[in-house]
Amino acid sequence: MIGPFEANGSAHTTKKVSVVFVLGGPGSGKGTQCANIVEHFGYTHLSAGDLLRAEIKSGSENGTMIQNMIKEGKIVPSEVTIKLLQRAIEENGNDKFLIDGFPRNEENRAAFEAVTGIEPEFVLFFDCSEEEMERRLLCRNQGREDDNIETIRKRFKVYMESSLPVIEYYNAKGKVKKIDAARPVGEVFEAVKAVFTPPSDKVKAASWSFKWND
Ligand SMILES: Nc1ncnc2c1ncn2[C@@H]1O[C@H](COP(=O)(O)OP(=O)(O)O)[C@@H](O)[C@H]1O
Ligand SMILES: Nc1ccn([C@@H]2O[C@H](COP(=O)(O)OP(=O)(O)O)[C@@H](O)[C@H]2O)c(=O)n1
Repeated sequence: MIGPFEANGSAHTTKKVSVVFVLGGPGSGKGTQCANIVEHFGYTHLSAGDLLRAEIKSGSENGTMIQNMIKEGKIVPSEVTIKLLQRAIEENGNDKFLIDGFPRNEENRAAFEAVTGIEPEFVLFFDCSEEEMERRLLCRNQGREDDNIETIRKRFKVYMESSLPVIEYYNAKGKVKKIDAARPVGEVFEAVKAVFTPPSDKVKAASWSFKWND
């Protein structure tokens, strides 16, 4: 559903946007698959974590607070993250967004809905075991301060306690598309593609392959 969208807390804009939330544990492959979705389906990828890390680098007054929260695997107050997401949506000409790593707790979810009026079209949920996610994070090699075993364990705890309930909330509304994310990247993307391909195109693809084999 597309809702009215408040740009900066004072003025409403009429920008109509379609949003997909991309959720899953740390290291489940959200960023990797978002890059594929952007390439194939024309969405703009907004990673809440990337926006927060850019805010630290920009020398913003919130930088030190954000950096400390990320180091501890804690969730930054919604007000800060939502402002960054709003600005990114406003500044972008596209009307289709993948919002990756957000909402990460009930506060994120409720505040985003209240401030923007945006309801996600659906929630793409990457389901992966902790063991596999830990392996991936320890090999990620992006020089992230939070990809060390101590912070990883804290992030897993926050994910279980605060983020899973948000996924359950959307699941109860029939909005969750769950993907088995423990498989190799290409196989995961095949499952993702099926979610984004409109049913009419799936019929076309099936009849083409039928003719081809005829
Ligand atoms: N399906 C997969 N199988 C193996 N490794 C993966 C897979 N998907 C992503 N990775 C790797 O795991 C790490 C974490 O992936 P990433 O997309 O950054 O996860 P997230 O955004 O959910 O934290 C990266 O190094 C990435 O290259
Ligand atoms: N909505 C969000 C998203 C990320 N974050 C912070 O950013 C960190 C990294 O998030 P991320 O989405 O980039 O990475 P992963 O933990 O998914 O690998 C989180 O552990 C939080 O500290 C947040 O506070 N609020």
